[in-house]
Amino acid sequence: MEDVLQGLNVAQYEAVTTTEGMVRVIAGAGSGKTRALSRRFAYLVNDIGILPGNILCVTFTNKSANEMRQRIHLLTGDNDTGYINTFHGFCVSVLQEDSYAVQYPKSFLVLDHADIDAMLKIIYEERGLTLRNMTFSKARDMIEMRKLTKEPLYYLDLIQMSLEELQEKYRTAVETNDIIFYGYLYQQKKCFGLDYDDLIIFTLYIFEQNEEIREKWQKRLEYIMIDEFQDIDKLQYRLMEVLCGYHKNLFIVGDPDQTIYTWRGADVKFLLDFDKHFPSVKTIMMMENYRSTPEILSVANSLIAKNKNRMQKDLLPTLPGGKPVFCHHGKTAEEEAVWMAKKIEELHEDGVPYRDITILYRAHYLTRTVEEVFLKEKIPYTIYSGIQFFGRMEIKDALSYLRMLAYKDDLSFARVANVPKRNLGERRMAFLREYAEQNQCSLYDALQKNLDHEMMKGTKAASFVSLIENLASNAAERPVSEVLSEILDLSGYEKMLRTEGSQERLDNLAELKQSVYEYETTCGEEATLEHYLTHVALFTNNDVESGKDQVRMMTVHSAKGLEFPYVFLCGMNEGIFPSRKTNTKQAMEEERRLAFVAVTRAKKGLFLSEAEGRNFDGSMRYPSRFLLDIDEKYLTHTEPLAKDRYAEARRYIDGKEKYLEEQEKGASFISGDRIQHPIFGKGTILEVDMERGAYLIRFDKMQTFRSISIRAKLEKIDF
Ligand SMILES: Nc1ncnc2c1ncn2[C@@H]1O[C@H](COP(=O)(O)OP(=O)(O)OP(=O)(O)O)[C@@H](O)[C@H]1O
Repeated sequence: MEDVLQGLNVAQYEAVTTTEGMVRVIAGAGSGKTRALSRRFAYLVNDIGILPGNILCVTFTNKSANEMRQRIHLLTGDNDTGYINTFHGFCVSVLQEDSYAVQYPKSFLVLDHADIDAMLKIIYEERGLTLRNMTFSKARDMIEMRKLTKEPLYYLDLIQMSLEELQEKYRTAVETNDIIFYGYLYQQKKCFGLDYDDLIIFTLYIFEQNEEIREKWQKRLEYIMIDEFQDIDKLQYRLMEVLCGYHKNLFIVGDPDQTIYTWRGADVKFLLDFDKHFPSVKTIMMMENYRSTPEILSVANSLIAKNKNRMQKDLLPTLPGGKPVFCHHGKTAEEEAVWMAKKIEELHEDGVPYRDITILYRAHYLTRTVEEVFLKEKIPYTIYSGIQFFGRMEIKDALSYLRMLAYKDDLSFARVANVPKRNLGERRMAFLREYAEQNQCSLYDALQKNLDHEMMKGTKAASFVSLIENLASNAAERPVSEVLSEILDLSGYEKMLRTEGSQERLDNLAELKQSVYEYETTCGEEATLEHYLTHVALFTNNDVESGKDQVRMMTVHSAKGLEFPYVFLCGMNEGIFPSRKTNTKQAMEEERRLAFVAVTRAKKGLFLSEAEGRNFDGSMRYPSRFLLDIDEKYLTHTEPLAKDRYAEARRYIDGKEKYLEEQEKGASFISGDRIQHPIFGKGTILEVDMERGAYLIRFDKMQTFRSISIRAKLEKIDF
């Protein structure tokens, strides 16, 4: 086993070996946070003798959790890698062990977007709503907002109300929002489904209500480490406080310059003010960058320095000098893409594999032009996201088949019973729904009980039931990958895709099988079918890696935490990056941090580009202020600068900044903040509507909400 302390710099060494008490690491991009974290884990296990099962290591994504597990497995040689997970994933583990405390079965379902949409579909049909009333995505947002701010005690409905009571609440709801909200809670309770927010809220509730369970977890987690702490939100912070309450060994690491999830409730203050809440904390700074060339770092430092609201710190280079950072101006978006294609071909001819090259952008729609050019130039590429891998039809179908084996739940049944066709169309489904409703049973039970019914004549219902029963009988003891292959084969699902000639879908299924296999070999904990299913709902697109030699394309958000030898950051125009939706100064600083995250992903080469043209709203496209932020001496322009265009851009940007300045006056709160109003008293900010210059506030003493101007005298309060 290698020496875990070897090859660490002074700050990293300190971070790894200071194991007791509260430790905060403020680290720069590429300064080896991940390295420090994994070595610290290994140090605790190898050198101190802590059992991995007593360590919790929280990462931001599943992908980083997987990578961390692999690293730790290599470093400790131990198959048990403890709790290495996202907050959500960790909560799944808690609930799998202790959900009985809220009368939920171990086999609760973790709901993802597609599941929620399937539930919404049922509600819309039952109550005659259409997408004109509200789109699914708006409905999902509304539900989330309502759970987090307007109705934070909603979980008591789920936990304490009977199914009938909830159904009644749904039946008697009149307003669209109420119908959707209570309909959703009812659907959730019906299948014991929990969405991402519920996972944390339920866990917190159990910890608050049940001292025994709380103490068990507190005592079990002797050491807690949290990565990407700059993006932690209020609920996660509360969970952290509870978890470290007994041993008080907490190690947090983050980079305030990489906070990019404020819009989802992240608050960098938790990192910056950590010493105020925990005065005994020891702070370690890690600023030496091991990832990028000094040229790239100069660009990054120069860019982020323009943020006013930040802790002053510069990334220090450790690598030798490399190539200059190029900046290209295209007459059109197409010309910009042609330039990228040309540069990529040059790199490729110099021996750089395509997979070492990544194209980053602010928004997905930018790929269209790039794709058209790449197709023409025959440059192989793959897009991360777009439709999320785990949201694709064939992947959802395959997972629903697996879920049928474990839970036989209605959502999965509705998805796969007639795919491939078994003659179980709408009419027969309606019959089953009615039977299930009357007899208070699941759709699958309804089918099983009615196999001989007149209605089921001429269908393949019986063979479907025997397939599920046969495979379900021993699925729990077999490797998930094996069960998956078998069910895709025996159900005729793969055959259906082959007949349709859907090669891409078949490839995706192959990818899924591979990812299940990888999960089995790295998960450390027991990789049972139920385990896999409860965790898979948390997976995202980035969790599936393609081994092919292709240029990768992804949004900057999904590049968080990753590094690539060559990065092309395209669409660097006002209205794109920063996005045209950026309406506050804080949001603008967040956009700049996002640009900083983008440029600090690059190891050897960085290529920036922008193009003339018009935005969706018809406005002129100017070069991004972020390009203008970077000191000229650090950029090599591929052609002489069009001075006039830059001057015009400067004028435009100055005007916009001034506008933000005006807007800013008074808008000092974010949604979720508690405030005191001189007349209405205490309340909670629900929304900040910058266009109207108003907050939507729920006052504690009022039945309905009020829109209050951002200029009104409000004071922030704690409770
Ligand atoms: N002491 C060191 N000596 C040599 N290389 C190192 C050292 N520490 C880290 N590195 C290398 O530097 C690169 C960046 O490290 P890592 O990914 O851990 O950074 P990070 O701080 O997590 O980055 P970010 O926050 O930007 O995602 C990696 O390639 C890593 O192997």
